[in-house]
Amino acid sequence: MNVGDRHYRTIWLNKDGCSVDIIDQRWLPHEFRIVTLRTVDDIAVAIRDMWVRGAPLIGVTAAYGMAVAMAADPSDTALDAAWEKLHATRPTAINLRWALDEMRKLLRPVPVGERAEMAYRRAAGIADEDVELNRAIGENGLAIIREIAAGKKPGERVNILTHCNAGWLATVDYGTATAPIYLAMEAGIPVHVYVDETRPRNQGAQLTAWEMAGHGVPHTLIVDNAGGHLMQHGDVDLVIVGTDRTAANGDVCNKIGTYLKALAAKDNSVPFYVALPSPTIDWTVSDGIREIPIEERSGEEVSLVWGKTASGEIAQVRVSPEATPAGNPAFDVTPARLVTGLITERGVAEASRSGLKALFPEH
Ligand SMILES: CSC[C@H]1O[C@H](OP(=O)(O)O)[C@H](O)[C@@H]1O
Repeated sequence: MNVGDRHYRTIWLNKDGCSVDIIDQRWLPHEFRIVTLRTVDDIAVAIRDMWVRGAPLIGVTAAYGMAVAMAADPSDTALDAAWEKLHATRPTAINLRWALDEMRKLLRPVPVGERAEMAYRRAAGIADEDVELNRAIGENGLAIIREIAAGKKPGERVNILTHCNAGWLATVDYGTATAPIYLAMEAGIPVHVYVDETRPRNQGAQLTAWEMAGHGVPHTLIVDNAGGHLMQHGDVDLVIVGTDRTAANGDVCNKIGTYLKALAAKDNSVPFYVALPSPTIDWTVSDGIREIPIEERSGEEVSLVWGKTASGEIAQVRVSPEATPAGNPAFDVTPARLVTGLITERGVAEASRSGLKALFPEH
């Protein structure tokens, strides 16, 4: 998407042809920093410590990690070591495992002298595919927004609530949950977005709000606990969120707090949609709540909050007593029964095995 008058993706091959440049999202919205990742270790740290985050972007970054590893050492040993190192970074987003398996399956039978070039080409292909998938998700989600807009008075805004960041910063471009929003803006449909701040890492407050502001999307930042109240008072027409892994039965794993939004939406008859590209579907999982691994991150992310001080310094402040332990499950699973529909690149699926199979019969 555009940042000022320049178009950016979230990740791209450095002009040296080997390294990978990324937007280091830890510093947004205060600073727009681009960093170069030169080794597979650099890339593993960037994923683990959330310099880049978001399921599709994690997958693409890992794919480039395999390419960088092959450029350094194209041996089988290095191929497997890179797979293990990158796989160990974050357990929940299925896109990471999908991309790593895709790369290793491609590279294993290739002569070692050809592996690096093949790997970079495939990583770039996965990145390009992500952009196309998200654009298609946007078109399919736009139809939902149009239908809601048709039931409103001329000029009355469609109020959409989203949780965390499933925007272009979570992907290579466009985003998943935000793709329909951006296309609605392009189509001249009046929209307004309630942006959940999304504790503890504040991906909503720091990333989604930055995205919305950068693209002129009317939006309001809210605390995570306000969404139910707004839905009770008819202030939300639609909830659209992303997902890190969706089970074959339609259960949806997403940032912690998504489940609570889905409960409130159900209780208030607010449509609750999940936007996802098909690589985010885990066809091997039939019960999301029991089978999807939930990443437990450091409690320090709860106790210490990043922000910009009055003197302009970006720093962390402690919001709880030093001695207080903090739990930090990073995701939860929304049962399919609470999901109105899954917005994919092929259309909107009912959140069920049969619904997904209808759109993806090859699985
Ligand atoms: C389009 S996937 C976005 C998804 O990823 C986020 O998690 P994290 O920021 O920890 O990588 C969140 O669950 C978003 O919905």
